[in-house]
Amino acid sequence: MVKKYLNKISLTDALKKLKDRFKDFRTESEKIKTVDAEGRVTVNAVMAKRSAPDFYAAAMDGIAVEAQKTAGASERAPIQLEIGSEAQAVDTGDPIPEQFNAVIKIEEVNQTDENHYTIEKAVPPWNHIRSIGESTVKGNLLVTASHKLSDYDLAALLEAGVTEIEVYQKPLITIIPTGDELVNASENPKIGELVEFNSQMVKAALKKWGAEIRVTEIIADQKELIEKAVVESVKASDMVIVLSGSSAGRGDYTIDILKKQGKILFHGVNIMPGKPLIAAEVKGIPVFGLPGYPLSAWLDNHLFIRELVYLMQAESAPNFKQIEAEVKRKVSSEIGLEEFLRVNLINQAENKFTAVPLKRGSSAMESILKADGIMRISENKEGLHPGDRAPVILLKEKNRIKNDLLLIGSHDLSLDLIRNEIRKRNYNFDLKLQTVGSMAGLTALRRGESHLAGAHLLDPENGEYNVSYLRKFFKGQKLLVVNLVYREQGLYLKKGNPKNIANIDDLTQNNINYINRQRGAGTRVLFDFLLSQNEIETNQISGYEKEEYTHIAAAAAVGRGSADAALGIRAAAEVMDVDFLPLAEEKYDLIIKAENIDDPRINKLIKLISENKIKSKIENLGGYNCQETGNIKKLQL
Ligand SMILES: Nc1nc2c(c(=O)[nH]1)N[C@H]1C(S)=C(S)[C@@H](COP(=O)(O)OP(=O)(O)OC[C@H]3O[C@@H](n4cnc5c(N)ncnc54)[C@H](O)[C@@H]3O)O[C@H]1N2
Ligand code: MOO
Repeated sequence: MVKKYLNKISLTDALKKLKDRFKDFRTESEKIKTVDAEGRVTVNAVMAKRSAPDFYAAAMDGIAVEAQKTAGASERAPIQLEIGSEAQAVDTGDPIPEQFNAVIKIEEVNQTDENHYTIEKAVPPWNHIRSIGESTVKGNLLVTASHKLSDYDLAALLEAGVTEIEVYQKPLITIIPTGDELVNASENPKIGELVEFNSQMVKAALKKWGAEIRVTEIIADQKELIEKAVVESVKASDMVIVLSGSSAGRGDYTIDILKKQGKILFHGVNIMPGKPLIAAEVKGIPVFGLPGYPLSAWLDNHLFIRELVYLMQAESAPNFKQIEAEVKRKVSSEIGLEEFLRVNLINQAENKFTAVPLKRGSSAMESILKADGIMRISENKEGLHPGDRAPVILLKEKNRIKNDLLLIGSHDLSLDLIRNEIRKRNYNFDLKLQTVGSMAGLTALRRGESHLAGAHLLDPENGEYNVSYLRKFFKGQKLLVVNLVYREQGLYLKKGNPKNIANIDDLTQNNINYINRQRGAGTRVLFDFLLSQNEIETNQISGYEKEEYTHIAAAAAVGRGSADAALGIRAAAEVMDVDFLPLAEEKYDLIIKAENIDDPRINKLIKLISENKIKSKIENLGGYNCQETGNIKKLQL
């Protein structure tokens, strides 16, 4: 029988349960100085203690006069006023002497002699005078109860004589990281150990939402220890979050502890990632068990805990900034689970966006670093088809996303360098990179999912790069092919080359394990070409079926010993500190649709890579030749 440990409910039901149970939850109140109260929530209505201004004040720099004495003044019949008895200089904010009732701006006044001003225009009574209580009137309501104080609220309160104010205490949330495998981020993890970082990610977000945070030390996977930490934390907090142990593993005690100590509101939500979330009530406060995978924890924190943190401060959480975007490929999704998929966005036309999915997986942190948003695929859909639209929660400003360029294609380290340079120079766009391999890059460009592709595909027939593939992919279209680099390809070998690999033939020896690149990667095409040149069959290569997705990952596999050799670019060998045996030089091009030739961002990019300074920076990475970098070839296919 299948063991069922979750009793999943929908996102809507889960949120409703939480809100219904905790909507009246308030923290204790405290009195604090108004000057420290920005962002805090008032307990009571606050009235003005005094009027402001509480005297008649000049609203302009000029002279105070009696309005009646200015009657009839004009250019042709100016009126002279005696300084002292009939007029007196005042500056903005000055009290108006009792005998006067109007102010004339200095620009409209001439001083005829030491004792007289001349005016050429009459003014009505109260001209440019701020009346008593113009800004605020004693006894008036300034802010209501349950109001979050903003910068101008503080100003109005201080002006009205309110220097102290009663507010709710910030919710105090205790985070308890658990797990035998976890070590503090300042330590160097040994094999089997992982760095604990979820607590800091969750803490940073909670702080932003107005809470005060305490993080306990890492608690080992022992029921008694976790239980003790939970019981102690519940006594001293407004909310407790236990990190990980939310699923069904041997060390997952959170659910048993919370069942024993309180009441479970739900365990399991129909969402992915973030499915095994636990929400409970213990001694009147909310206690959560967040999943251990970082992206699951991140999403649950944003979808559920955020709502409650705002609610505890008598506010509703602001709506997510969301847009609709179209997909141009099939995107699978499990029916019965609402999926939250990290995506890049590209702007097609005014307010029309295309979403391009990034790598899935709840532990792939880099995919959220690269993402522009999170696409929601509803639980009653089995996925999306090309042309379908779905909502996307934005992680960045829409206007910034609109400006960005998206490059999808093969991985090259010079692209990171160029991207960084673009940011440093504060160009008004970012060059976003999705590294998926040359072939997948061309497919994405053809579908209209990217602005540029990056490819290094060798045609084994004629030794030429990219052109024959472009002919197949883009029949009848016009393209620009811009050379990025020529780069050395060779074998990554363990430091010191312990297995004495000297050429490609040596890879067929029994004791050698190779690791390949994914299908469609230019490096794999090159490897196949080198094998056929040397009359080697793929089944002679042990490990030919094993795949890595980037040069860095391939070099890392050799570095840590899970393979003896892999093909890739020299620069990655230097980064991962492995030996490198050069085998070939290949050409890496950027491919752009000709209709984008006048796009100012594309022009800036091409200009940038054509700079000698940038070329030498790229060459310094090692294994690069920038002789043709920036050269443009126009193709009519
Ligand atoms: N048999 C099943 N196993 C799992 C299921 C399932 O349905 N059946 N669900 C999977 C899903 S989905 C998720 S999400 C995870 C949730 O796991 P736990 O909450 O029990 O967390 P752990 O197993 O302890 O950890 C998972 C992973 O995350 C790392 N981790 C944990 N805490 C932290 C932290 N504070 N900072 C950084 N990283 C952390 C931990 O080392 C693990 O690698 O369960 C699946 N399993
Ligand atoms: O649902 Mo888990 O939360 O995929 O990562």
